[in-house]
Amino acid sequence: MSKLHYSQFYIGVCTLAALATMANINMASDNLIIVLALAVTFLGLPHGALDFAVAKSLNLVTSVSTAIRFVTIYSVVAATSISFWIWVPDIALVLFLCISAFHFSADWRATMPLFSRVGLACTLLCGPSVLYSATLTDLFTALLLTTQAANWVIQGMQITFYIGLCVFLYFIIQLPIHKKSLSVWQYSEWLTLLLSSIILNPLLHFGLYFCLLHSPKHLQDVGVKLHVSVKRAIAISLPFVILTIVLAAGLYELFASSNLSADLLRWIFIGLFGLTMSHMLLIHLWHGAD
Ligand SMILES: CC1=C(/C=C/C(C)=C/C=C/C(C)=C/C=O)C(C)(C)CCC1
Ligand SMILES: [Fe+2]
Repeated sequence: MSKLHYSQFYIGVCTLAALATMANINMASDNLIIVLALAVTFLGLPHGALDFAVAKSLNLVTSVSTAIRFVTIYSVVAATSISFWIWVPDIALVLFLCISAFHFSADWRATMPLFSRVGLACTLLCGPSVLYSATLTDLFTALLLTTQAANWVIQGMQITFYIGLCVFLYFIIQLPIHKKSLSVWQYSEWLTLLLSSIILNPLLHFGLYFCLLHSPKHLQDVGVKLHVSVKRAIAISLPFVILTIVLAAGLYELFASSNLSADLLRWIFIGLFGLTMSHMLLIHLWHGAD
């Protein structure tokens, strides 16, 4: 599948999800969290699990000792980040949103200048705050923030959404002036992202973007640069995915509370925060070395 096919598939699934939402066919939020956990594990994690291969291509891993050093640094950064979230969840969430906007913006690094694509990434991350602020308050308090801190973050997200949207629209308006033409699919993908961020339940919106667009496009990118097929890329990442599941299951046994969906939600996002801090840094280095 090419990147275009991923975009088309993403647009198709989002359209169906939007139709279901408008027809009031909604999944119970507990079930949605379980589906999100499975999707993030099997579709989202593989893109981070290729980081070892990326590190090799950057010559950060050249021998057994450098491999051990890489895995150790990666794990220490993850553990430190998770502890940081538990210590100051509000600051950690704001940091996570800012770094993620920068990281997700790289999805369009071939088509857009930095400023505009960060604008688009801010819109897609902050869109849920426009119509789903009450849902976000629930999610953020489940992620250990106080209600007051959650509301502050949500207000910040609302402002960021409008600023990001203006920056992105300015880029779109400039396109004909610079006589640049992009495919109708590219425009459709952006419109879908915008609408999905506003209309769909925040977890559904994030899950669809992360699992059907960001992760597959990254797998494809790494595959092309490192000369491995997407199938092989998935095979390479499988041991890391299994290791993560085993670790998460072990930690779950230790720390489980009686509320499965709140636990899962914490594991998905606080876990993602831990894992993606190293991932985002490494991918930034990799794109810089391009
Ligand atoms: C917590 C949370 C959100 C933010 C998630 C982020 C910021 C995820 C970043 C993932 C990354 C960077 C993966 C890397 O490949 C949403 C969706 C706004 C709303 C629901 C709760
Ligand atoms: Fe990523």
